[in-house]
Amino acid sequence: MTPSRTDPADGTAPHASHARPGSPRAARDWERARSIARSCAGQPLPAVPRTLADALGHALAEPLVALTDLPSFDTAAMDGWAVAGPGPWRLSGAGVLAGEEPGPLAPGTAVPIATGAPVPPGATAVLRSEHGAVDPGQDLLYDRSPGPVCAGRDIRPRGQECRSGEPLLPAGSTVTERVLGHAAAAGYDRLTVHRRPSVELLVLGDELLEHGVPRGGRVRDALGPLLPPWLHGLGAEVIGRHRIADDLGPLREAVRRSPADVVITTGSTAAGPVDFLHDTLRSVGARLLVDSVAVRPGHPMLLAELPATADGRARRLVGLPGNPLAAVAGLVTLAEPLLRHLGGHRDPGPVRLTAAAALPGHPCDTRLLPVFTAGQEVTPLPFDGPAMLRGLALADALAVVPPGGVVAGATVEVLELPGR
Ligand SMILES: Nc1nc2c(c(=O)[nH]1)N[C@H]1C(S)=C(S)[C@@H](COP(=O)(O)OP(=O)(O)OC[C@H]3O[C@@H](n4cnc5c(N)ncnc54)[C@H](O)[C@@H]3O)O[C@H]1N2
Ligand code: MOO
Repeated sequence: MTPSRTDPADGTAPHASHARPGSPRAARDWERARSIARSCAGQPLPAVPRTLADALGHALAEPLVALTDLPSFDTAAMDGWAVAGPGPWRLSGAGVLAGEEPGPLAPGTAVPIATGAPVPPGATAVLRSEHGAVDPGQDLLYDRSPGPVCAGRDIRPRGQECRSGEPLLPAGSTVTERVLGHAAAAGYDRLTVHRRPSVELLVLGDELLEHGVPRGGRVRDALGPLLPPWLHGLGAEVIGRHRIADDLGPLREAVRRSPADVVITTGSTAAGPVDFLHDTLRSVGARLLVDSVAVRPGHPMLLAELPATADGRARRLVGLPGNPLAAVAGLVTLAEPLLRHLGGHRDPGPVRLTAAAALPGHPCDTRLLPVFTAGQEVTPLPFDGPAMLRGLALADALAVVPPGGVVAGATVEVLELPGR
């Protein structure tokens, strides 16, 4: 099959300024391109069991439901004494530590207790160690606290946080470090999560250096180091990263043979003398879903459906432009929605902040502008050219600037960057 030259998804009219040289294709509206990337994922990848340690970064395939009441017993919230009824109290017993199961406490008595220990049956409150005074004979405890020790004071009652069976987190939640802690506290050893989408990264460009200072007309490969950790943070499993020579044969073989759910290429999206991506897609029988997006930088980005694997697994390809900031634009526009949807992650919805200063726009395309945020405000950063990473390295978000720009004080959508 040859890459489609008509618009398979919505029939948007061609727009000459965005078409590749010699191509009648229209650039996609930015929002529409993202929605195609999301919907082309179809169903999220299948659910798999994972130990807690291996579940980090996956999305929950089922709601997280409490396996127990939390806390699962009435718990001392402070070091001191468990007391039964009003004081003074006669001291009884050696004390209760966390992890023990105490016997009952008779009315009018008290027992030393440590934070986290189960409160003895019959205890009505915990008196903090700094609020109690024991008489010199060591058997009567007096209350010296500022107010009366009302029932339940400094006891965390069973089920205060949740009841057994109560839903804690919905399916689609990303398993963060915080979720791992919560799941362990709620009694989980394993979680049912969606499989991570596998990604193979193909870095194109014979001019790229992997070490040292740029020299001899060549540049350092900035995307080889930038993309794998970013993709991992999006929930992908990066199964390979390869440099591919600027030649049709090696690129075609690498794309044809890749077992990854998503192949990501960098460079070669335009129509230069050694830009072989479109020819490659045509020759492997790919179907272009997005071929150019009305966004700056990054407009030559593309998304294609590749022929399935021998065992019938769907494969997609995201072509990121070679200019590094343009590649990041392609990553957040096409790769992120595709990978998040394949991995079963819930869409958190747009974040909107206020422009502290005017955000310059492109006359007719969306612009993705590196910004830094302070409170509810965003400020644009300099060095935002397509070949530059200086502004991005300082940024904590990309502002989605509509055509024509945004005036100071107006709201603007932002895409939060990893590591902010
Ligand atoms: N006649 C036209 N030429 C170009 C157009 C156009 O519409 N008409 N679009 C320009 C835009 S916009 C972009 S973006 C680039 C996209 O080019 P490619 O995706 O084909 O990328 P390359 O040509 O391979 O490289 C472009 C540029 O980026 C540097 N590069 C590539 N890979 C890396 C990397 N991993 N790390 C750092 N830098 C990289 C490469 O050396 C080039 O300087 O096309 C424009 N041309
Ligand atoms: O879209 Mo290109 O990204 O401006 O250099």
